[in-house]
Order: sequence, then structure tokens, then C-alpha cells
Amino acid sequence: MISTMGLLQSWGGLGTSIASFIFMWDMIRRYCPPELIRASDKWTRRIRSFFYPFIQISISEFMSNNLKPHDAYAAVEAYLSVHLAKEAKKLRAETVHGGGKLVLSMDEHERVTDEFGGAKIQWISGKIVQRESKYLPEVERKYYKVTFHKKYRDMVTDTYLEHVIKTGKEIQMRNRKRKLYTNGHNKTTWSHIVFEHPATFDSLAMEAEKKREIVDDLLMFRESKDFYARIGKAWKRGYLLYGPPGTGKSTMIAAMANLLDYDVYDLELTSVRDNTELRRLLAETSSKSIIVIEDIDCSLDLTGQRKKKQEKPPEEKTSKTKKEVPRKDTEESGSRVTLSGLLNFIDGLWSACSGERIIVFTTNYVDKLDPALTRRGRMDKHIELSYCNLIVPILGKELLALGRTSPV
Ligand SMILES: Nc1ncnc2c1ncn2[C@@H]1O[C@H](COP(=O)(O)OP(=O)(O)OP(=O)(O)O)[C@@H](O)[C@H]1O
Repeated sequence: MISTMGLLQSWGGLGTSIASFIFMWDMIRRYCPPELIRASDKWTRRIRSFFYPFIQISISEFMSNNLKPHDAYAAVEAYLSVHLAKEAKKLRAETVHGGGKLVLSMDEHERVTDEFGGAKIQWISGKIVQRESKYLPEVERKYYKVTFHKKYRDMVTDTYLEHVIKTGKEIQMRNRKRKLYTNGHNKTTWSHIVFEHPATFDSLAMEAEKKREIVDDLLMFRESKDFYARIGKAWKRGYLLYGPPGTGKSTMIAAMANLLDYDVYDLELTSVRDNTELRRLLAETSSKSIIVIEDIDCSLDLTGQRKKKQEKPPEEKTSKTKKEVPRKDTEESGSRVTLSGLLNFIDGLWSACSGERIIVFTTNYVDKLDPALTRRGRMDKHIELSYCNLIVPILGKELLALGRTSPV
């Protein structure tokens, strides 16, 4: 029988041998000619692959440049949630379709095994925490890692992964819930909730003809991919909604999203540190989306970028309406987004990534905005919402109720 002392001595001996080996190996690598090191690396790889004949492929939440969400990641997530999540021990449950159905997906650091064409394929979920620079907060990047035997390399890379992505995308389409994203609360990335605003163009009070024109414009935009490609323009359209408070600007944005079946990105400009962060946020948006900057006149001192320290008109100094008092300009919010940064956001090179996007600005004071921001081409459609919009249909309904079709 081996005594405890003997066991400890033999472990101690092993530790010393490993330490000596590491020391020797370090010396060899330091003083050996590079050719010899390269050859030894090659053989090390071969020996390792003999004893560990598995291949790993990572699919990250964001593309390698860390800017754009990776479609494949979302598709893999959907595939695993339906096909393999039940096998996992740690699950995440989320509701879809307005809370009617629970969908389970793998939680972080879970592993499950799939079978395909006779191969066993293992999936692991994980996350890494990164910091782009010491001035920015840490961001989480999730990933899935797939591991399989090297003899199935062609089958997995050519057929299996394609099958996973295709099935995942079908599942995504079935489970799709539209999202409302925000960058508020000093977040450097988007966070989201399910978008469930009930507004539609039917419920929006507005002159029928004007409403028809807007609906047609939106539907035409959605079908115009080829047109934009032909004329060499990014597939995007800008809307400027202006009018007094409470005339339905936000309601119209919700109606637009519901009509087109797009996600909504509610961009809080005062939370964006600088133009670089603005570009990154833009790149992180997906296609089929509406990017909204509400109350653009209050968001930043965009009018003052060109005309600094302009005297405020007297009525502005005395008025206490909602839009005028909490003006969060550059100094107050700590944001260094400039007018030129915003113009680039709308139609610079970066604005063309993803495609099929609508940018909406809302304001109560259209005259306060810099003309560069609102000129046609940037903001393709200017829509005025006024209290008359509310009165006309109400009047129409009243007249209908009285059995008349016109006021005279
Ligand atoms: N044209 C409209 N049709 C239907 N509902 C409307 C309309 N205008 C306003 N409302 C109703 O009035 C309320 C305020 O509307 P909304 O928030 O869309 O206005 P807003 O112009 O965005 O206001 P603000 O400028 O203060 O943000 C909502 O409850 C909305 O349902």
C-alpha cells in the first residue's frame, strides 16, 4: 500500500519535472533558429491533432469587426432553441407572439449534442467580456462554438451548417417578434423590448388623402430595392414629422412600423458620446428598421453648431412648454455628437450598411433645425401634423353619424 507520504513525494517529483520541462522549452524557443521553431510548431500541431482530432468553429453574436450583428448567430440560436434546448440543463425562457408561447433556448456555458449524417456535433454557448478602450464600459459578446470530428469536416461545413442556418431562419420567421431598441440610460449598445404598440394608419386621425399618400409612399419604399440599386442610392428614406406636442408624431411612427413590419430603433442622441459611437450604433442596426430621433431640436444643440451662442428669442426665455425647458445641449449631456456627425449618420458612407431603413426625425419646432439637416434628399418627406388632423376626421365621423357626407 502506498503511504500518503510516498504519494506526496511522487506528486512533488512530477511538479519539479514539469517546471524543468517548461523552463527548458522556453530556453529552446528563445535560442533556436526560427526555421527550427516553425518546423517544431508544425509537428506539435500534427501530434495535437492526432490526439485531439476535433475541429471547432465559433459563431459570434457580432461580425469580426464587432460592429454588425451576425445573422448566422441569431439563426443558430433559433435552431438550437427548437431542436436541442430541451437537452440542455440550463435554459432561458422567453415569450413570443405577445406572451402566448414560451420558447426555450440554451443558457450561457451550456452544451448540447446534435446528430447529423452519422456525426455527433457538439454546441457550446459562451460569452466574452470586452473593452474596446479604457474609456468605454465593458461590452458582452456572446458566441456559439461547434465541435466535431475532423473526418466530418466537409459534411459539417458544406451541409450541416447550411442546414442549421436555413432551419434557424425559418424558425426566426415563425417566431419573429418586432423589437423596440433603445440606447438610453448611458448604454453604448442597443437594448430592446418587444414592440407592441397598437397604432395603425386606420386608427390615426388624419385627412384621408394625406394618409393615403404617406401609406403609398411607405409601401413603395418597401418594394423599391431594385430601384435604389439601379440609381446607385442607399435603400433608405428620411421622414421629418413636425407639429405641436400631442398631434400624433410618435403614434405615426408606431403606425409606420406596424404597416411595414419593421423594428424600431429609438436613438437617444444625448446618450451618444461622440460621432464614432453614433456610427457604431448605426452599424449595429439591422435592415427592415425605422431609426427614430424624437424631438431632434431638444436632443443636441444642432442649430447652434453653425451659429454658436445665438441669442434666444424673447418668447423662448419666458415660455415653459415641455420642449423648451429641458434643452439638453452638448455641454449638459456630455455628448460630443456634431451636426456633421449626424449628417454623416443620415447619408454618409455608413448609412448604406444593411439597407431597407427609414430614418425619422420628429420636432415641435421645424424652423429651429439647421436647413442642412432637413433638406429634401436627406429628409425626403416632410409631414406636418397639426391639431386640424385631429379635428377633420372627428368632424367627418360626426357628419357620418348625422347621415351627411360633407359639411355643406
Ligand atoms: N392624429 C392622431 N391620431 C390618433 N391619436 C392621436 C393623434 N394625435 C395624437 N393622438 C393621441 O394623443 C396622444 C399623444 O400623441 P403622440 O405622443 O403621438 O404625440 P406627439 O406629437 O408625438 O407628441 P410629442 O411631441 O409631445 O412627443 C397619444 O395617446 C395618441 O394616441
